[in-house]
Amino acid sequence: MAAIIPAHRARVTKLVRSHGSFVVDQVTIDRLYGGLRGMTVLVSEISKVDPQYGIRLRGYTIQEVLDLLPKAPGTEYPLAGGLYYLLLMGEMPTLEDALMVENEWKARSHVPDYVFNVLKSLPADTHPMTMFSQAILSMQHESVFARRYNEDLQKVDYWEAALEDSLNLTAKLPTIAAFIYNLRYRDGQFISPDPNLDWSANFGHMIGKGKDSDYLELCRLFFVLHSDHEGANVSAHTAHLVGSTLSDIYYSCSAGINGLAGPLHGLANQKCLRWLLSVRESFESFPTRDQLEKFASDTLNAGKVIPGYGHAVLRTVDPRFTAQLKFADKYLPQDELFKLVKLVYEVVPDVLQKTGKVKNPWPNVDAINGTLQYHYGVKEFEFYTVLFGVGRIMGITANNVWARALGLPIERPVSLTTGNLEELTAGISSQI
Ligand SMILES: CC(=O)SCCNC(=O)CCNC(=O)[C@H](O)C(C)(C)COP(=O)(O)OP(=O)(O)OC[C@H]1O[C@@H](n2cnc3c(N)ncnc32)[C@H](O)[C@@H]1OP(=O)(O)O
Ligand SMILES: O=C([O-])CC(=O)C(=O)O
Repeated sequence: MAAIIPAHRARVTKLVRSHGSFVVDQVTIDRLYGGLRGMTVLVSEISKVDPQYGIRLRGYTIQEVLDLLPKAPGTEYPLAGGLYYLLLMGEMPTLEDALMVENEWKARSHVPDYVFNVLKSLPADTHPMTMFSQAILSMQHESVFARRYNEDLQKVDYWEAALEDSLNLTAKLPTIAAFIYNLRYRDGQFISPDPNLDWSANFGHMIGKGKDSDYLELCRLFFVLHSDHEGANVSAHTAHLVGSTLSDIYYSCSAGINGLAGPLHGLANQKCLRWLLSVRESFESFPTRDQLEKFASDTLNAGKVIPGYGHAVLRTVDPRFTAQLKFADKYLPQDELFKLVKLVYEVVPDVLQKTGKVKNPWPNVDAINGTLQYHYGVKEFEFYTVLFGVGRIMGITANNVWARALGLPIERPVSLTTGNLEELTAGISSQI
């Protein structure tokens, strides 16, 4: 990174000097009250969501990422270490590059005991996302960035300390996630990481599924797919905002995970599986199209959303959904819940379209996540968003390192009151 950062800084400086007053977007009253949705307000070097094609990680589509990233010998899905290299460096890694990151993670993977003690001290029915966020936050005093900032850290070197923190934190995520799973659902059994397994597969191994090679492949797919979704989704943006105050990676990631825990964001995968099971439980046998259509309409009429459908940016089927659909077509084509996912995919977009208000009636990644986990015996819905979070922290931390490398300032826009807006628009003829 030290070799590529200076040239990138020069690009940004030139862009800002030459075109600093170029208007990228306009703030309207609609958008102020509409959650700023659709407004371009942030920069991220790592990825971009195209409404029609979906996410591109460093310019690569999901299919290209899956095809081109290096794999461990004898496996089908990529090494997460390769993905992290791609996110940080912006270029497709070799197998050696990917293994370099994997080895770096192995060397840094030890989780201090006090983290486990913090988790054990929480009420037994604490939501796994709360546990995950607390575990990350509890490690804040390990921050290299925070310590060096209080010593002699210069702005030009912020990124190096942020990278140290990022590698330290990401290295520990599979162990922390597995510990939470085992504490909540497997009587606290502890399985040490297997030094011969890669980062993603080690999670599967540590929750007792090390012999299920198909599940280990799913882990590899899952974490890569969930890593990043441009800089403005709630989890990434929250982490960026917090990081912009020079709060370190631990504070930033814990905050981002709190945003991911909402049902309109990452928690939708938990909600989606609950919804699918309630469909299944409502009928004696597999539902017909008509029955499903009615069930979906009833959900909408009850004032609820259909989880796993719709998106703030995407206007097409989420390619992360498609990638998992392909996985399931290969590994679990006969699974009844998966067949239901497919039927929902055929039926629900029309139902949503008929409302006349849903901008994107297509499935997002959450429409299938839980079904795959459920198939392999990870049946505890509340845990699913932790898995999402493990992946997402790769993107959040890569963004943070680059934000520090580019010296991005504190994010602090300006807010107005409704009264201020009424004053601003007084005397202008109404659009109604
Ligand atoms: C990884 C992720 O975070 S992907 C998203 C995961 N979340 C979900 O799957 C939850 C279900 N989906 C939703 O709630 C929404 O589609 C969101 C939050 C993802 C996007 O929200 P928005 O940008 O507001 O979507 P949109 O502009 O299409 O919303 C217009 C209307 O359609 C409704 N709508 C959108 N999607 C759905 C849905 N799946 N089911 C029912 N209604 C929906 C909205 O609630 C809104 O209704 P309102 O005007 O009465 O408030
Ligand atoms: O982009 C978004 O707003 C939500 C999403 O799909 C993600 O963060 O993965």
